[in-house]
Amino acid sequence: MKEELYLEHRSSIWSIETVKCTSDRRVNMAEDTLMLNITSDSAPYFHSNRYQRPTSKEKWASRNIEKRKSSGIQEVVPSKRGLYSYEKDSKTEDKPSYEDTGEEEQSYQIPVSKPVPKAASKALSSVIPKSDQSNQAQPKLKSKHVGENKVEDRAFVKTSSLFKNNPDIPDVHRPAVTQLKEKVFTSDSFAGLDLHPHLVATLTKVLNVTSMTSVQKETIPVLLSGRDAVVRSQTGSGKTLAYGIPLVQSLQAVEPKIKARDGPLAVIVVPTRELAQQSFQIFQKLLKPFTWIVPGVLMGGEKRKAEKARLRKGINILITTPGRLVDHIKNTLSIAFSAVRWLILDEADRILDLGFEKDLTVILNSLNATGPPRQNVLLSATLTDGLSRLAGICMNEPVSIQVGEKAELCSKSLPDPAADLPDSFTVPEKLQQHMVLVPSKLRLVCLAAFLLSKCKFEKGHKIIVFVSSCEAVEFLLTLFKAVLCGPKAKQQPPLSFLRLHGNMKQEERTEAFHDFSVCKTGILLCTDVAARGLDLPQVTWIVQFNPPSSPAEYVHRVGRTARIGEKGSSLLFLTPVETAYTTLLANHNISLSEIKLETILSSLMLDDRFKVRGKYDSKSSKAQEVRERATVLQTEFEDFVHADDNSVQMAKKALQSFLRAYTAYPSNMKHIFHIKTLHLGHAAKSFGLRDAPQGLVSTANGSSKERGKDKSKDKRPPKKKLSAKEQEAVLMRSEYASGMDKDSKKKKKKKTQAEGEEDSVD
Ligand SMILES: Nc1ncnc2c1ncn2[C@@H]1O[C@H](COP(=O)(O)OP(=O)(O)OP(=O)(O)O)[C@@H](O)[C@H]1O
Repeated sequence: MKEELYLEHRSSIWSIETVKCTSDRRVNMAEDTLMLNITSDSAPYFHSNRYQRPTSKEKWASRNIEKRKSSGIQEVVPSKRGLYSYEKDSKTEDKPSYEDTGEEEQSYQIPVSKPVPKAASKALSSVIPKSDQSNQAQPKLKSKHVGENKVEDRAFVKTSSLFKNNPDIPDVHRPAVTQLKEKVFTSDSFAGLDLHPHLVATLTKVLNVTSMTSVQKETIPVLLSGRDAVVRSQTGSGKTLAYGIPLVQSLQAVEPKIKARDGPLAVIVVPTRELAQQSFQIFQKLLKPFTWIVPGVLMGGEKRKAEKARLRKGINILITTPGRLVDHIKNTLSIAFSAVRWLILDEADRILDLGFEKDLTVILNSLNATGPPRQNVLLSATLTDGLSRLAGICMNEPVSIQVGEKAELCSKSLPDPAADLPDSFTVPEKLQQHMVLVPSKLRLVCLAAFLLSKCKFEKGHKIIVFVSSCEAVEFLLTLFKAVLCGPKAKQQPPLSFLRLHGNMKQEERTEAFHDFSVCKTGILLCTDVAARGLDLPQVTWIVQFNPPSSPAEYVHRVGRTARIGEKGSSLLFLTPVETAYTTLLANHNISLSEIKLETILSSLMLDDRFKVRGKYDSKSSKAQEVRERATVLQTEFEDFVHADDNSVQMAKKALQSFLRAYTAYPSNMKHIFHIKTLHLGHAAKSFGLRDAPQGLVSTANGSSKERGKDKSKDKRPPKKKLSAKEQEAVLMRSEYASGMDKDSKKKKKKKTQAEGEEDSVD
């Protein structure tokens, strides 16, 4: 009886004729998409002479085999070149291999490693006699770790083509843009201001600053005079000290001296926990000579009980995230605002936007109910006129400080450079902004090639990569660590990855923030939690793997580099259909230069891990080799993802969250980012998935038949359909969440006696 061993890998089946089984039996081992079958001709399935009902996966596998047979796809290939070899069936040569994706199989064959999952390997060795296992014709079973296989070991297999069926990459028209410039430093020193000498000494000795930046020169005197202010200046221009110095100067002069039990005299609201920690540390330094003034921080993720205790002892400068402050307003009796004379909203446009609207209302109502007249300050690099007007609700004739000015007209086509001032943003002068147009399928390899080129083949790079969801951060971290930092990547320097997103435990977030702050080189994969205000030293590149939901967020993300007059670069990933995003940015005076996809991919030529066997002499075949290396890398990603169920699930989750984020772009961006323009199969590939998983679109945009079915069963009242803006707000809120919402829910469910007692004491 002829026995065959099938290794089925979704669209492909490798057959090994020479392997003999010891008995007439079929052992079927399935690992999600990969199935290892040892079959006899005899059906049904027998094991130890007992009939066993086929599992659904077995059924699926045999159905697939039948389907392929009937469609004429050659399954059993006596290999001449290698065991994982494919021969083209002349009849099926041009048939797409991926029904879901509409992919075509590659027209050329390239050697790639084909690891088999451990479990499959184990099952195989248990059923193949030792003598047969040593057979030359047997496939080499490899561990899950990709990159371990030598180039020579790579057998020839066909993979779906990365470079076929992609949309054309259009020529980018660079719209005429008037570049705004802002001088960072002035020649004026802090000593020239009427500040306490100990404060000036602290600035010089502890904070190492002597001359003022432009925003400090303009803002400090206004705030010292007691006026409200709305301050806009570019990222990394020293806005924290612009409000921090006059605040400390004014509080240290209060007579009689401030006491801790006076409670908060200043409330500083910031959108993220990391920014709260960072600002707190700056105030700790500024207050060194003024030990009687107590700074304190309240933020999500921290123990509420400990915060309550600190509030009871007394905090004079209170730095807080909105959600956590609202929670204390509602639950902590010892919080009192009767002495508050400063309210500062840092990253004010973020605090004022939809995501924090409710929280801010609670905070303002609480502050307005009591206390002396208050000085209010709003700051951001992207405050627009509209938001300043909104801010008028709580401000008293604020002085508007806009540091940026029209300096250089880059295009003669704009007759009136001042016409669009209100919504134009200034980015740091030494920031080099780039974009790359990448078809969906190639996004993953393009990102990997870019990171390898910077961190492996150049020195001293510190890179932040922004992605649209926590799940995608987790996925990329796992994938890159395994594939780019696996055993084969021993060569120096090693790539080091960190992550930061809203679903991490607070201790992990704090650790990641600290580690990335102090490291000399490394890659931080993160969501927008790291977009605002963070002052991470010596970041050389900002990569935006997913475009942000507004030009303002773009400005804040790129603003994590090129700070305080330093150099820096940024790279924005766009798919060809998203090219119009450049026009949107140009409307806000932001201009990007293009880096060609081929240029980024060609860095793979430096990495022999992705080498293929062919010989390449001419220029055109160099391009071919680049493509082949990119395909090898993509295959390694896919192999890793499909090697076990966990990683498949992780990739699916990441894809799903990406789709959800895609549907949440605001309505004024729908002409650029619309879920209908996404090719699901191609998007799946950018998460290392070989096919588009079923049902994802329905989950992402909530408009499938399944939903209709569910409705009839589901007796709950229908959920209110969210507008795009509201969806965005929900996303944003979850990213910036203080952590209190969860805590509050938990608390309601299971309130401990201790907590209850403490609440009543407060
Ligand atoms: N006068 C100064 N001289 C030298 N360095 C300064 C001066 N003022 C601030 N800095 C430094 O500049 C860096 C950026 O400052 P800061 O974080 O306050 O910028 P920012 O304008 O608030 O940025 P963002 O808009 O991104 O929040 C910090 O490292 C800070 O220590």
